[in-house]
Amino acid sequence: MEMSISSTEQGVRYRQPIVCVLGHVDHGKTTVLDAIRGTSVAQKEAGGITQRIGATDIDAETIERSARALLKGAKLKVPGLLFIDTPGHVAFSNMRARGGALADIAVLVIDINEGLMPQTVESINILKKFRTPFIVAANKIDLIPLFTPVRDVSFIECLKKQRKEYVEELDRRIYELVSALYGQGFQSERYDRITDFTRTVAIVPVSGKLHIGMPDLLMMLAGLAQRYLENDIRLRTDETRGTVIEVKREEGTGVTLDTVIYQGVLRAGDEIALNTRDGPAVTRVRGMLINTHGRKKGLREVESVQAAAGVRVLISDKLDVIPGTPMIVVRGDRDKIFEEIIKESSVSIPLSEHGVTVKAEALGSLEAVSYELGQKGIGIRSAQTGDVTKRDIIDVATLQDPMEKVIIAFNVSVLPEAQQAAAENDVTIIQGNIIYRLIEEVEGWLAEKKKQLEEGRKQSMPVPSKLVILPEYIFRTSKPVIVGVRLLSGQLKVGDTLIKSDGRYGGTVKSIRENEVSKNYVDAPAEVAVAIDGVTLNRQINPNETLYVDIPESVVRELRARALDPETMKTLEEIIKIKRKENPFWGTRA
Ligand SMILES: Nc1nc2c(ncn2[C@@H]2O[C@H](COP(=O)(O)OP(=O)(O)OP(=O)(O)O)[C@@H](O)[C@H]2O)c(=O)[nH]1
Repeated sequence: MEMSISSTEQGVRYRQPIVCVLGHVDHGKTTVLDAIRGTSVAQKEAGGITQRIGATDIDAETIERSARALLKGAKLKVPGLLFIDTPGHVAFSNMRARGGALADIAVLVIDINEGLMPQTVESINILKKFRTPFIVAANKIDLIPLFTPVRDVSFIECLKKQRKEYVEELDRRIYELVSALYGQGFQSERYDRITDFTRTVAIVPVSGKLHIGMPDLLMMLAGLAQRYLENDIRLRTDETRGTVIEVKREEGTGVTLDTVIYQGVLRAGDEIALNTRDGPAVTRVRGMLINTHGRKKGLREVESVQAAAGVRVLISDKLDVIPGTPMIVVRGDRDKIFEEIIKESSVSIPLSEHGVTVKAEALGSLEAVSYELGQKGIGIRSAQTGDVTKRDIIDVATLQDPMEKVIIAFNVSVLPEAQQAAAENDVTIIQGNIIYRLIEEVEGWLAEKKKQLEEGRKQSMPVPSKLVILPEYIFRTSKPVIVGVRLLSGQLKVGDTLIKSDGRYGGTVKSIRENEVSKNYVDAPAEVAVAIDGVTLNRQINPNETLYVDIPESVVRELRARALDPETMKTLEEIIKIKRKENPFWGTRA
């Protein structure tokens, strides 16, 4: 049986702290994670590293061996470190435990040559929200000019081999990082210069590529965890709890769950409670597999695992388990456990009456995307997990506001019938799996839509205009009147209502022709033929008469705010004067 041996000190036993690696794309999350494993693999003699499913276990002995010079003989209290295999802040926020994050501590990888980037900031926001302590791996220090090549060494060893100019440049970049992190609300410092670790975020300069600084990183993680996270990582056997990271449905085998057990012992045959798409449910552990490296490489069946561990659990029922759900071994009151599961599976996303619609693959990422939208001042009317369905589209299509006819789909598929419904109903789907790019796209879409709507409104809004009927161009005197007019100011549009200089009705513009071409509108100055409905020439209106385009009171303010040309502005004032003969307050209201 594969089990971690826990260290003991004054009777208190600890489990491995669970570590997650976060950072901006290409800053080296995977490389650093591999380097941590590689360092351990290279240094292990027998079984020091076990890659379990979903997580990699590095035992205390291995850490002590690799960081011997740094630890100066000190022994670790924690039995090792358990690294979650999926790096990134989205995975981090999708893996929950007890209402917080599954990871006890995090490594934030930052390319020292690039500094803070959008996903670095997103990661920091998420770490802040979960109050997860973290250290910074300032990666790619081998790319700093004048680097003297070394590899497989601690940062302290590496430093000894470097020239003064390199060390100065490294320090300069570290301080740039310190100042950028300060802007995010954190005090930080190169780890070997810190005196108070409770207030200062440790920066460990590393090169994932050349395996530099891994002993320092491991030592810092273990040291911080055992010193400041004592309560969280205390080994408890009264309860068994885990988090489901991935759900697989396989023909033949049934449903398997890749999980991380963070408390207690899980045994084959245990009754477990989980959250499913149909609500909380109970099933049994039919079998368990762990993934081992080294001599006995491969998947291996086990009878029990002890926290913290990654394990594949085969369950005895065909349940539609939600990824990210807590998993609790049922001992005692089942209802209480169900209640807890519901509570843990709920998310806090502030919704507003109006806004965009969000879909994401899991609760954590839904929350993360919603948070970032909120930061940009974008309201959310609905936020749910799952693929984009036809129902979602129909739901959005019925909304009045065109700015709300959009679905933001993070890490989910759009079902074919939904795609079709979206095209038919003019609903936009913005899809992606990188939060900040998705948000940028949403912002772009909203801005473009707003512009379009404004343009549309401007187009349909009447413009104060003045025209005169040309007596030499009378083509018809009624039904409709067809006359030549000279447009003196503004813009004449089909549909405009005309008024006379005494404010009385002067007809409605039915069509406009300029040089035999039909127009929807013309700008002044122009001479055009117009068909006017609703009046008869020589009765309500007359040759040589001056007419105005009528404007509703509600647009006066906006018209004034717009940069209208002086001639049109003058016409607006004339119209206001005409209106005030009837109503002295016309156009004074907002
Ligand atoms: N020179 C140098 N290159 C590095 C180092 N660490 C990572 N890289 C390179 O940087 C690139 C990105 O590294 P990854 O580990 O894939 O980065 P990541 O953050 O996991 O990227 P995603 O998984 O795509 O988000 C790769 O080409 C690496 O070889 C380093 O310490 N030094």
